[in-house]
Amino acid sequence: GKFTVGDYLAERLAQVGIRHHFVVPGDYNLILLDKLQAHPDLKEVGCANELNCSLAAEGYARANGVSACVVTYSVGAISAFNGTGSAYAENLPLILISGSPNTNDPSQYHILHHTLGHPDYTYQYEMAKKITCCAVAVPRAIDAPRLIDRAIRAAILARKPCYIEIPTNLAGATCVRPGPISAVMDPITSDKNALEAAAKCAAEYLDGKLKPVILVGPKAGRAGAERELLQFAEAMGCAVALQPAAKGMFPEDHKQFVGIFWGQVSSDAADAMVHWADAMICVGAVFNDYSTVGWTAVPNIPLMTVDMDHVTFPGAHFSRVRMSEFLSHLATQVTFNDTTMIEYKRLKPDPPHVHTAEREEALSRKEISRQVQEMLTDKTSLFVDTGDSWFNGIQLKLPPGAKFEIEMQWGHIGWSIPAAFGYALRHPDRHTIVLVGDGSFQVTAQEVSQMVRYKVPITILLINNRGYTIEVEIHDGSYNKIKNWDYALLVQAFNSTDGHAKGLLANTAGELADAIKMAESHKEGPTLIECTIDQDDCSKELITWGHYVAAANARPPRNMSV
Ligand SMILES: Cc1ncc(Cn2nnc(CCOP(=O)(O)OP(=O)(O)O)c2C)c(N)n1
Ligand SMILES: [Mg+2]
Repeated sequence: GKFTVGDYLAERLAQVGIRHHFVVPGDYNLILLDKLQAHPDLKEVGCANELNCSLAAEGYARANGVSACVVTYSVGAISAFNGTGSAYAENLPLILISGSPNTNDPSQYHILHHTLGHPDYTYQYEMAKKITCCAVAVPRAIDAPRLIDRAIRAAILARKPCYIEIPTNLAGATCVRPGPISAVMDPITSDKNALEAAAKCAAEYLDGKLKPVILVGPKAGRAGAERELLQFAEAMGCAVALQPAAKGMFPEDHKQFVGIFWGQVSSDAADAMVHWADAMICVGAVFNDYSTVGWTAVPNIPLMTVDMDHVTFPGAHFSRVRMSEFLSHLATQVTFNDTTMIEYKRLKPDPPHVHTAEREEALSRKEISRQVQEMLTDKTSLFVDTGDSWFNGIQLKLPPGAKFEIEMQWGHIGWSIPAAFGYALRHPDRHTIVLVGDGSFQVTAQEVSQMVRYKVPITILLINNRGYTIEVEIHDGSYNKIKNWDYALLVQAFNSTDGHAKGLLANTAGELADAIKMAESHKEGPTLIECTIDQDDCSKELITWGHYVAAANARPPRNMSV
């Protein structure tokens, strides 16, 4: 049959490497969904709602590099804006696609369902511009190739989400076939002169320094520069510290790894090494209020900063220098320097004694962490949701090959359930494990039913401490209490007649150990283990961190009267 706008979009999504697209149907996108479904390389994945749909696409982009979320106009898209915001904040190319009203309606001033009730339908496109790096609304079939290519290319280059709006009567309209995909995907390589000038500047910055430290941030992974980072670090021979959101982007068993730098809640010797350094090379680092513990942990020496497409020094800036190309170029220029590793051996704290609870002991946060630590293998992908799960997860030691996913910039409670679902569809070869609090779980619990439907064997450790403990530590109030659910029983409800989820309850150390064993052998669907702990049983790191974040929130307004 004829080649249409929907076929054009389907072909482009497949050509950039998408194999699953996440959808919630609505009458503005049904023709488009038919076209996407017709593409042999695309598998349609239904989600329970558009918030979860967009968060599943966010998680898929972590595994696949790029993802697509397809929703209906306004009632769908506005919920999907939340996961799109996460993709923006987390530097992930999520392609948000929304159906929209028939092109004849605006000029007829029609009032349409799902809209705000007035005939100006441009509000969604205007809103989308604010949370994406490129937003396009296709006005005619003839414009589709140019606009679809522009949006997808922008997203891939910027590692940010884009927005594509397709009217319901254009998805099936005739369209030309796409040209070579290299026009959409090929990266913008470094400017040679800028790269060499930046390398020269790096040599000057490092000249005479005795105590360099590399600080890795989350954008190092998003820029796809992990291999080149390792090359550069090994050429430098110096200490490597990771920001919490970068955990998993440098091997923790590496002799140069000195821990997670997170101010007073750092791990290992990271805090001491960062304060001892006389030169710091930040690679993809993000200094926000959470990663700097309420601005109490900001490095106070002149920095060399390597970002996704530019490099800065005290007194110099170089545009169009790609992180991966710059790091691999530097690796050929620098000489080995092991002073920092000698210092690290001096500063390295003794490993803490880890108590193994008796089987009948009531479950504690520490015992959960100890047992989760034992679960981790080279095949593990560990998701940690907003809450004390962040702190428990950050303190775990990742074995070689293990992956770690956290959403520290956007910090949407419940993100981990749909995101782990999306991720696991792309990585059936990995063991996806989720650490999530009871409060977070309540936000997106429906997506466990999609894990049942698609038979995705994710292990969910739900830490039930009866409420919003991370919020309690920042600032307590009645609003931090929640209605308790029977989480293990809820998951049974998702099975109905054809599901295979397991819902287990662990009140003691022994019950948790048994539940983990069952989870590890359960492959036909998810296993949710409800771990009950005392509501005051939280990490000391959370209490310290919460105190400083609360203090930062409480800074008085500058005196505006003068
Ligand atoms: C969408 C969204 N809404 C509200 C918040 C604020 N918030 N941050 N953490 C929480 C509570 C998390 O509670 P849990 O998941 O039970 O975690 P724990 O700290 O382990 O108890 C809230 C309510 C948030 N981070 N994201
Ligand atoms: Mg909780």
